Amino acid sequence: MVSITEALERIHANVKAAGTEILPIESAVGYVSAEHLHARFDLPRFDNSAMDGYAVTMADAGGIIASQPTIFAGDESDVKVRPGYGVKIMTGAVMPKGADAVIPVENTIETAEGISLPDTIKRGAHIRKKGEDITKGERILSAGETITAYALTQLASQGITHVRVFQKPRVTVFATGHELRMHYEPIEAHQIYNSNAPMFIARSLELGCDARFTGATADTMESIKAHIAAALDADLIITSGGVSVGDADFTKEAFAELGMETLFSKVDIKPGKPTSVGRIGKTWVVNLPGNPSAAAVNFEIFARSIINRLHGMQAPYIAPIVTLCAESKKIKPGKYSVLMGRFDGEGFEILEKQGPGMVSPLKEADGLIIVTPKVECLEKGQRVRMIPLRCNQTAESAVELFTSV
Ligand SMILES: Nc1nc2c(c(=O)[nH]1)N[C@H]1C(S)=C(S)[C@@H](COP(=O)(O)OP(=O)(O)OC[C@H]3O[C@@H](n4cnc5c(N)ncnc54)[C@H](O)[C@@H]3O)O[C@H]1N2
Ligand code: MOO
Repeated sequence: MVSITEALERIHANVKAAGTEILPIESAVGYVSAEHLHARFDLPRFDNSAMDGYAVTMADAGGIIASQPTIFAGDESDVKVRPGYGVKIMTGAVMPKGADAVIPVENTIETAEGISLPDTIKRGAHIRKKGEDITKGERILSAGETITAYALTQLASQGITHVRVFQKPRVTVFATGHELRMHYEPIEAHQIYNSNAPMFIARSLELGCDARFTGATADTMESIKAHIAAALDADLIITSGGVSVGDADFTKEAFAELGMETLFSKVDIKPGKPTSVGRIGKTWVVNLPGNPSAAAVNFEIFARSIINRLHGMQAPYIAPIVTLCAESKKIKPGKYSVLMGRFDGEGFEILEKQGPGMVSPLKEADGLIIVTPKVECLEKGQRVRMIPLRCNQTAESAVELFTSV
């Protein structure tokens, strides 16, 4: 049996990204870049106006200028500004030669003699300088960085059309268990629905993987081995069930017979002790317990770390959010125990109802905490480290949005 820390260290030391491919940037959101990309030119590409107004010289502070024809954004203009002669300019237009500043139109007065300017003109006012946003040659995307909508914005701003990315991890899921039926099948009184396989598929998709489901195996070696053999083109096989010591628990044995090299086969964690990770050739394998909550929390800790590595992420380690315990809570000590809870942006409230075999707590949980064996009680207000399960924090009613003094 290994500690959680040791299990994660082994994962991070061994799992590497799969191959790469080239994608148009619009299709690359959610992928991880496999290359560094650099700015091809300065952004802004030229000094330009930040306001609709007049491009003027400082010599005309407090004076009246004649205005030359307007320069619009996108215009190629060779108009020059000199004392006594400003240029009407629109936001984004190329700054004319000779101009020291832009005076916003609302700070000027149109008179019969010309445009009256304010008494003070600050050099550079309302001019966006060439290269102040992005400098030519600067790295704008790093290998290992996840491509978000805003990373894509930078690539597009540089006219970059394609990017080399790591291929999406291909995940194959199957469940083992004689008692299981799929949710679209009729069910007998002694049977249960297979909720783990849809859960792993959906969560793998949420984490940017391609996910395939090959069904539920019978509790026989032959059936499990046939499913494994059919899944060996995947980067990761995720199974649930059949990993304990029961008379029908053949999962680990079947993987071993097909040559699985084990990275670890039991973890000091509650729930989820029987979780094991290994590989057959290039295919990683995570065998999770059948109990739904046990399977989910171990997926979040171990399978997710493997997926992060397969993605080629430069930041693949789970990073908890430090928050405060919302209510005091007694804890059964003696184990590294995972507790699910709600997070409202300010505190973590441990779910009253949770157990390894349950399905219902999973939907309620925003995150997990792992308490060490000596913890007997968590006090209200105590700092906890929460592993987030979803980050798109929203609330049922309006919440204070402002940061004030
Ligand atoms: N004598 C012992 N018994 C058990 C031990 C132990 O150490 N000694 N460990 C317990 C723990 S802890 C866990 S966790 C489970 C692990 O069991 P398995 O991984 O072998 O899972 P199964 O026995 O196949 O199923 C457990 C439970 O989960 C339900 N299940 C299974 N698959 C699914 C699925 N796809 N969707 C929904 N629910 C599923 C299954 O019906 C069982 O109720 O072993 C304990 N026993
Ligand atoms: O440790 Mo089991 O994984 O209690 O559910």
